[in-house]
Amino acid sequence: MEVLVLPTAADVARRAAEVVIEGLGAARRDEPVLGLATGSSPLGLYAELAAAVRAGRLDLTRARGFALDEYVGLPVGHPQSYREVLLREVCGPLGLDPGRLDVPDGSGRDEDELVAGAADYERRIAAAGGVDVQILGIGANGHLGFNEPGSALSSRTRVKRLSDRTRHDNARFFTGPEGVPTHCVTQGLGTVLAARRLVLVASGPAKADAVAAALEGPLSASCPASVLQWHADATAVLDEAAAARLRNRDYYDASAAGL
Ligand SMILES: N[C@@H]1[C@@H](O)[C@H](O)[C@@H](COP(=O)(O)O)O[C@@H]1O
Repeated sequence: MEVLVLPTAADVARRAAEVVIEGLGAARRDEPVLGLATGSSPLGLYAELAAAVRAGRLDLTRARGFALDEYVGLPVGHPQSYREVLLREVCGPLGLDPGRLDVPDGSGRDEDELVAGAADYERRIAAAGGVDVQILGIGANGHLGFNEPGSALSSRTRVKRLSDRTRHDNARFFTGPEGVPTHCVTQGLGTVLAARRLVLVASGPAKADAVAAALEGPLSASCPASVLQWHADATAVLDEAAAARLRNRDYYDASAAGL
């Protein structure tokens, strides 16, 4: 695991964009696959990737995108559905063909349809050759995607209930906590671990405890983001505030300085 600590959130966005571009290049695939997180954490990173596209340093016209998660039950076209967020924040600015964006299907009418949709999502990721670079944020409770504390470490895409904490945290995107859907379809932690490279971005003091638990605490379902420790090619890009509770900071800085 590589831990890069930078002064500000803007620095995090710039550096993480370089890690993503490098990872997509290293994949050497005609149709590279980018795993897409939502939430506010990766927005700066997406803006940096869009700048790289405009500068001709990145071409995503043949890339595919797979979202981490989606709410259950939002009407088609709801501005806070993750499909709409990714169409807005990623497809347009980064030149990713909307026809090549895949999002878990949260529109199933009953549990059977949702379960079938989740299994189909796993098949679609596999058919695309797997995810080359997975962008990740982290919830204040350590959730990854919508894998809440208690999620099985080897879980695959499935229907889950959102925790009250997450619904409260995401209330700012809706008309209060009651407006946030109660359920989601999320890639599992095992699905995330199958990506070839993981890039986690976090900034701000509200993430400091979750970041410390994820990177330096025990590998545990109680902190789903701790699965990063199990992955052979994971990079965490943090600002000073998000890194404030890390104990091995000296080692990370020395390692980042290179040979
Ligand atoms: N499902 C998403 C996650 O993928 C995201 O990483 C996390 C943190 O969100 P934010 O970046 O807005 O703090 O919670 C959201 O609910």
